[in-house]
Amino acid sequence: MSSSLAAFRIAGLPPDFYYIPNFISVEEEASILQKIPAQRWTHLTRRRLQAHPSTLTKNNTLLAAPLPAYLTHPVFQRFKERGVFEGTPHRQPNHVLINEYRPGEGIMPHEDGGAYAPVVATVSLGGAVCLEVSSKASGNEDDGTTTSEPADCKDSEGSLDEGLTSTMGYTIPTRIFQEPRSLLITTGVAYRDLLHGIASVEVDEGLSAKTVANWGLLAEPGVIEDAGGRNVRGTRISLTYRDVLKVSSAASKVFGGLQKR
Ligand SMILES: O=C(O)CCC(=O)C(=O)O
Ligand SMILES: [Fe+2]
Repeated sequence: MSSSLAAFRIAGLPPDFYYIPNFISVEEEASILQKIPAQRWTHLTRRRLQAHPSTLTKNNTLLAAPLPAYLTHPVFQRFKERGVFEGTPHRQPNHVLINEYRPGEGIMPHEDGGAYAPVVATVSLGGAVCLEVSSKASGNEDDGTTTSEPADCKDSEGSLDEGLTSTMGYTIPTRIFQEPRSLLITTGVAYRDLLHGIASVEVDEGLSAKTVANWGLLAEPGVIEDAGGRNVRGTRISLTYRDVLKVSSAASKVFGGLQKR
């Protein structure tokens, strides 16, 4: 990850989350929102989504196809400037999931898994939302905040598994507040060993410098303070950019098929 990202690292969380406020402008946000195709949604119980250029095959392969221009411009250039995908096999995203959450909707705690290079870049549009971050090792039950011990306080014979070890010294579970037009990058240990989810609530509550890990990076913490630590959800659309590891060229399939005849 490039050094221009260092200033945006969310300190106090396992490596690495980066939060960049105002990654896109109000005009760019409006333009993207207006171009999301209305007929492409798949409806789930608690949200709806669409995959571009398409859903992965059963063995997690992407059928190579270009992404629509509104998803690549202007964000690809900005990813490049910041080196977001410089360490992934294709050096840029080849897949985008668009998720829409209305007030009261969310997504269960989960990990994104091994079909992708371990870098996800999430652009938030419309409403703000809290991402709940929890550790795989401690489960995802929200039984209050627990702080695991710093690694250097443990003796090296400790029988803790890798997941626990890598989250030591960090306050987890915690929350990342995602403002509209922001970018959140999840990579490394954070990608591998943590779970993320969005609570199905109409209001995020109790938001403060103490409970929100990226408070110091927010564009407008005053908005939350003025609202008494509450975020009344509006409709939020997220674009999650990823580099799918296995890509199959449609053309080679067609020609391979023809050659067999
Ligand atoms: O909407 C988000 O910010 C999270 C979406 C997500 O976790 C996913 O698509 O895997
Ligand atoms: Fe996810």
